[in-house]
Amino acid sequence: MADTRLCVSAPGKVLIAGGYLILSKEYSGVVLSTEARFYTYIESCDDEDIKVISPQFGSEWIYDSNIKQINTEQQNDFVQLALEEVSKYIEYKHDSSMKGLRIVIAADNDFYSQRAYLRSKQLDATYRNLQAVPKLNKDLKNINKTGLGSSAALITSLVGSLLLRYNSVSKEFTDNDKQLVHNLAQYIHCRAQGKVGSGFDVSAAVFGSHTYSRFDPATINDLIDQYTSGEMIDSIVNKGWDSLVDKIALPYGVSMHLADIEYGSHTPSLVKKVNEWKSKNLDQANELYKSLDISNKQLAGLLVALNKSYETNQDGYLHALDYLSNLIPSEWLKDESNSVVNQFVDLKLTLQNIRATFRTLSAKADVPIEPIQQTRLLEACSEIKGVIGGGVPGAGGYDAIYLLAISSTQTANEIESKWLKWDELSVSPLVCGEGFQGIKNEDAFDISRLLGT
Ligand SMILES: Nc1ncnc2c1ncn2[C@@H]1O[C@H](COP(=O)(O)OP(=O)(O)O)[C@@H](O)[C@H]1O
Ligand SMILES: C[C@@](O)(CCOP(=O)(O)OP(=O)(O)O)CC(=O)O
Repeated sequence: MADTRLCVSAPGKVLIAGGYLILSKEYSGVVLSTEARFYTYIESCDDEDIKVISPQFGSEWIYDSNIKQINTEQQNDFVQLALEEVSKYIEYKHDSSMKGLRIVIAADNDFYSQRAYLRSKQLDATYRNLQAVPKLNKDLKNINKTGLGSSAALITSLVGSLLLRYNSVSKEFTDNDKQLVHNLAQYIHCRAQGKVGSGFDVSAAVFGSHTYSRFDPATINDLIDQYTSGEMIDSIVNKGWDSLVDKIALPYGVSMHLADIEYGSHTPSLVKKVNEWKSKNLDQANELYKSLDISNKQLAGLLVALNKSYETNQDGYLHALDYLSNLIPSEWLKDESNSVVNQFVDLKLTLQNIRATFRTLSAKADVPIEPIQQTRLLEACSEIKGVIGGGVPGAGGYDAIYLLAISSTQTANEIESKWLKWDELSVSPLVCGEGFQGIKNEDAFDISRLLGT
């Protein structure tokens, strides 16, 4: 095998619609991938060990060629499991043993809160200061996650890079290659988490932004807590995974803004409480889920329709952007003479409907999905010209909000200033927006320079 270095990256996720619903196959959700990405860089090393280095965790995990850890002071179950399962697969499939590798894993800064780092430099968490933080910042003061799905992006980039290294996939990452990475990464991620979730995070890390409906949990349910041989792993990845992925992208001239809120929520507890309520109030819950599903599907349909309008009616589209960017959402009115304005108005109304139904679910299940503090923040953001709407991503709670807005420096500045001045919760922006692309091959030389390897 040629001794080439390589680097594969995979993006983070923001589930803008479909939280809770996508746990069932009958519903779908809209997940946007982020510009923020995880990178796995691989080069050969002189001995047979596999050294995995995480500059951001300040850790090095060393494994022998049987993937037994040599330096056992600190473990990383996610990394170890990925190495174990991929190595069995490679051995079975390609008759090669995985060894003699130096692997560096690094994440774009937005995956971890940079507030403590900036504070230590007596700087506020402004957009400009955040942008000036060195890329792949190693000098983190603590690893507070921002909710972009670090473990899914990590496992996807690690699995993708190992499969590329052993020629199981090509560096173009064709559709078939992506499906293989997806199946293997999804299985490993579920195994590492000890549960079979909806899998939208791994799916976004592989395929980029899309509407998602989940795979049948029975595909892997019985296998995630028993020993699996290379042959079994091969049969898992070749099973008919039935998740549905329809590529989607934010329309031209629309940006996603993400806020990191210094106040956590624990997704599994929220999910547990919602599911408990649902099981005791099945009819009511189904009715609510169905009405939420209609709005979620409308959102997906409007994103597709707006993309189409930009292609077919560019003048009308640009005029609509220009007109709406100077008005706050409550001033947006339908315009018989411009159908694109109407599509944007529908987008605003749909985002409002999704939030309203989430608030009803919050109240009925007594779970803080869109807590009152988030409602107040989101309402205040709707006073900004050019903002279309937003909500609480994923399972909701206190830890994040997203906004969709017409792309303009003025709107971005006003959003930032509103967030930084917000007293009730400590809110700061993330730097990344939507990054349409899923897994991809990177220029290994550029990344190795950034990593100082
Ligand atoms: N930069 C990194 N290097 C190595 N491992 C990482 C890195 N970032 C995240 N991880 C792994 O992912 C785990 C976090 O997973 P999890 O708690 O499921 O978070 P998330 O919700 O972000 O996916 C960490 O405990 C660690 O094992
Ligand atoms: C409730 C959910 O449907 C969505 C949760 O989305 P989040 O983005 O909130 O997830 P975490 O990254 O785990 O915090 C559960 C699921 O689909 O697995």
